[in-house]
Amino acid sequence: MRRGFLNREYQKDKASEETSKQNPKRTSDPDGKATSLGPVAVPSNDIGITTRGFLKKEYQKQSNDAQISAPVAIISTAYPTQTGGAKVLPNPPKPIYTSRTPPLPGFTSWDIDSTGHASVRIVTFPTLPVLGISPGVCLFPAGLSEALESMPNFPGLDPSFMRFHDVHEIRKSSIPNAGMGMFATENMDVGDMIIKEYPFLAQPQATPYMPGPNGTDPEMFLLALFRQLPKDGQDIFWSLHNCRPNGPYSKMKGVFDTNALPMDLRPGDPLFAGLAKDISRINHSCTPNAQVTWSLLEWSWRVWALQPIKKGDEITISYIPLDLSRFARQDILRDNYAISPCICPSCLLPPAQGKQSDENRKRLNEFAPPQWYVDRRPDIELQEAARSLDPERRRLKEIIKESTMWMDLMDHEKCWVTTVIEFHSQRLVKAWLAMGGRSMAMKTVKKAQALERACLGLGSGSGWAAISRKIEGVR
Ligand SMILES: C[S@@+](CC[C@H](N)C(=O)[O-])C[C@H]1O[C@@H](n2cnc3c(N)ncnc32)[C@H](O)[C@@H]1O
Repeated sequence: MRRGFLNREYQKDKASEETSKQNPKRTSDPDGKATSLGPVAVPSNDIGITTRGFLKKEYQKQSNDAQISAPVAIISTAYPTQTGGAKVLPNPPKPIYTSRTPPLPGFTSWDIDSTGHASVRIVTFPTLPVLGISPGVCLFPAGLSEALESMPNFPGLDPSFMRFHDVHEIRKSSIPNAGMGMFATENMDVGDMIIKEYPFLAQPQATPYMPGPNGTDPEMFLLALFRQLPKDGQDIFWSLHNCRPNGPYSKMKGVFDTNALPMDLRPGDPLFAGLAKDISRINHSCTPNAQVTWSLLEWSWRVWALQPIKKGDEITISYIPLDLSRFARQDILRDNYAISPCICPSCLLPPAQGKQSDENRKRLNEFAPPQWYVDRRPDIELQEAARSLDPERRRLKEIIKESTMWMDLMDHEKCWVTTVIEFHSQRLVKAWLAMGGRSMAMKTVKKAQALERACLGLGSGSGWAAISRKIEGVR
């Protein structure tokens, strides 16, 4: 999911509420392609190094406690209040929890039972006293929390995180009218981790609608979740920004939609979105210096530096796919985040340069590696270059020039596309090695490694560590 997806879908849903009742929508980001660009979570196979058992034990303890103190949704057959989601709910009415929804044709991810009803649970996530983190709450379709729990090492903890010290602070943004923002308290390099954080409230990007006296209420589950938060969690929730204070929806929905970050679960599961105390404070730029990734196994987001960041710089991420034109970006930002206009460096370019920037981004977006690469025959190009027996090695030089151009284009636009990084970095490394340029090959590997970590999260790289060891071994 991209930031904004919730809002956008919701607006659409609102307009076609009646239709939605018959055929509820799933908001999703099926292409997954833009994940390399914005604050878009990618399906993560990030396993990292986990302290086996530590979190798991903590989690089991919480689950057991949960059964006693009943943080699991209470079954209710009635839904007497709230309609349409347009009410402001600073003091929400008495909680109504439900584990039954009306029939949901086509909404298979909610495990509809033989009576045509779907079940949901609200699960309290582990307290990690050592990290001083309050429990978070999450709404799961029936069976999903059990499925996640049964994954080996879920939720895991990267021990390096225990040694991680804060390199950020939250204060007034340097962007006019942007409210609060996150700032670096240390210098950072590309690929450095800025913060790791757990969601304190999460739900599927699309929840079933509940019937109310005047129609449906898409906020039903959000309210139920909110009610399960501890007091400090509720305070954090209300402290977050609402970009639509004057409606059309409730403050609760406004806060969620303004701040929700994407969370991909297992393939086939509904896409989730959640709130973080600090990461939700990060403002948008179309030339961001940071990127958010989600790790299912660690049940947490990480923010990575995409550019060298100096102490005191504001951290920015992109809420939207960056390969869009300025006009398209401005539309999405205005409609979904009330950012109007975006005054980031690329949106402020003079017309001619702005047009060029749009073209560059389109080009990056449309990049497709050649068939021989897709067919996993990556050496064919170099073999051909070697066969030509050209003493000037013109073909190799052309390859280096072309791939360097692509890497520079991304750097120039601050628009990183993982397929471009992967293909052109690999090509450059091989061409440099063929030319005897070991140090240039090594430099390319280091850059690709850092960028891929920033774009995809831990453990998602294309084996750059192994390549780097191999090059180091070449004398
Ligand atoms: C996720 S919140 C970011 C944190 C927020 N600034 C705060 O004070 O908590 C998103 C909201 O911040 C504001 N914002 C973020 N980036 C902005 C930008 N580049 N220009 C103006 N406002 C921005 C918008 O109101 C947007 O809806």
